[in-house]
Amino acid sequence: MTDDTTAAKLGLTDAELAVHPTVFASGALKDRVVVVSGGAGGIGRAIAWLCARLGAHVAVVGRNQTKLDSLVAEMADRDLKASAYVTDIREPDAVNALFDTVWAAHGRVDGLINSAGGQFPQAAIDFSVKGWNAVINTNLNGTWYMMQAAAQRWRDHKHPGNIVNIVVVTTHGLHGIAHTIAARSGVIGLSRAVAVEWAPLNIRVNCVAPGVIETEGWNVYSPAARAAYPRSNPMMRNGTTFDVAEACVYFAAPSGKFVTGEMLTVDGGGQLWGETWTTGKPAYFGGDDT
Ligand SMILES: CCCCCCCCC/C=C/C(=O)SCCNC(=O)CCNC(=O)[C@H](O)C(C)(C)COP(=O)(O)OP(=O)(O)OC[C@H]1O[C@@H](n2cnc3c(N)ncnc32)[C@H](O)[C@@H]1OP(=O)(O)O
Ligand SMILES: NC(=O)C1=CN([C@@H]2O[C@H](COP(=O)(O)OP(=O)(O)OC[C@H]3O[C@@H](n4cnc5c(N)ncnc54)[C@H](OP(=O)(O)O)[C@@H]3O)[C@@H](O)[C@H]2O)C=CC1
Repeated sequence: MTDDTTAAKLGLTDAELAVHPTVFASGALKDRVVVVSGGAGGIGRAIAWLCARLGAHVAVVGRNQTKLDSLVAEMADRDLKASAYVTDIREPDAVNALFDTVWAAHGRVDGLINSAGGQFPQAAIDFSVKGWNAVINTNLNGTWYMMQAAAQRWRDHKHPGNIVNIVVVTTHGLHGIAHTIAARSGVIGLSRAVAVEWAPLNIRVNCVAPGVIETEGWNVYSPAARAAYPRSNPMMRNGTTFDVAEACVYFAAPSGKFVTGEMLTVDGGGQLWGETWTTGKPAYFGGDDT
């Protein structure tokens, strides 16, 4: 963790993700095909590495070809299987084309982990229509397009599948991210609803809610806000992308085969104790608005 936005890279590096110890057995995802949206970002990247290390072929999805290609190359250097797919999850036609392409390439898809998402910190009262729509479109609509496209093909191929949606902890009145709380609450409700509707199709749907996990995505927050994040939970520290990756794999691997419609919060106990101020702590609450 650093106060300097120009300093070291935030989060775990590829070299660290390649060797980070895991509780999962090698081969736990052998020959599975897993689609990871936001797979070249911080959390998605850890998910991609872990799934590939456990034997999966990972279809890494994002908007930035260069970021995706460099991850795939890093993984190929270690004999791990991954391919890059440039797709904006907010474009339903592109999302459908993505799943058709992955099915055509591999003849199967076994899992979808939705890590693409994000928001910007701002007092809700000042949200512009465009800003609100950007966050809802990305986090609710985009996630839904991915879920539906995956499920339709599992239904059509009579193939089992499972979905893990990365969300945000919605149980707190977290300042400065009301748009994302709205979007993620939608994803959580949606996940619970389709966990029931899609059980006859042998599709499981679960959510993982990270607390403060240091990634490059944190660059939208001020250094002062970031410096306070370790105080958001009783463990008094930030979590790592690998913590979230292992939670996702718990659901995606056979370990999760009797679990659906569930939420796993990976926040160091932040729902029970701690404060998170993405836009600084207002004087009203005893802060100085930094
Ligand atoms: C209990 C404990 C738990 C603890 C829980 C702790 C939670 C806090 C920590 C959470 C951390 C994360 O999730 S971090 C990891 C996630 N990653 C990110 O958030 C990365 C940054 N976010 C994004 O990229 C977002 O996806 C998003 C902003 C929606 C990007 O969408 P777009 O690509 O469409 O973005 P843009 O074109 O740049 O912006 C679209 C419009 O959004 C608005 N907009 C964008 N940035 C803005 C800004 N800084 N301030 C105001 N408005 C802004 C403007 O209206 C923009 O239009 P114009 O006016 O025309 O420009
Ligand atoms: N880090 C944290 O503390 C927390 C994170 N989360 C959530 O976890 C998820 C992952 O976060 P994190 O890894 O930290 O964030 P990052 O910003 O590092 O990664 C998010 C990735 O999503 C991709 N993405 C964003 N929008 C789109 C889009 N429209 N289409 C396709 N890909 C897109 C981006 O790739 P590209 O730019 O190439 O499109 C980016 O690599 C997000 O939903 C985030 O909100 C939740 C709680 C806390």
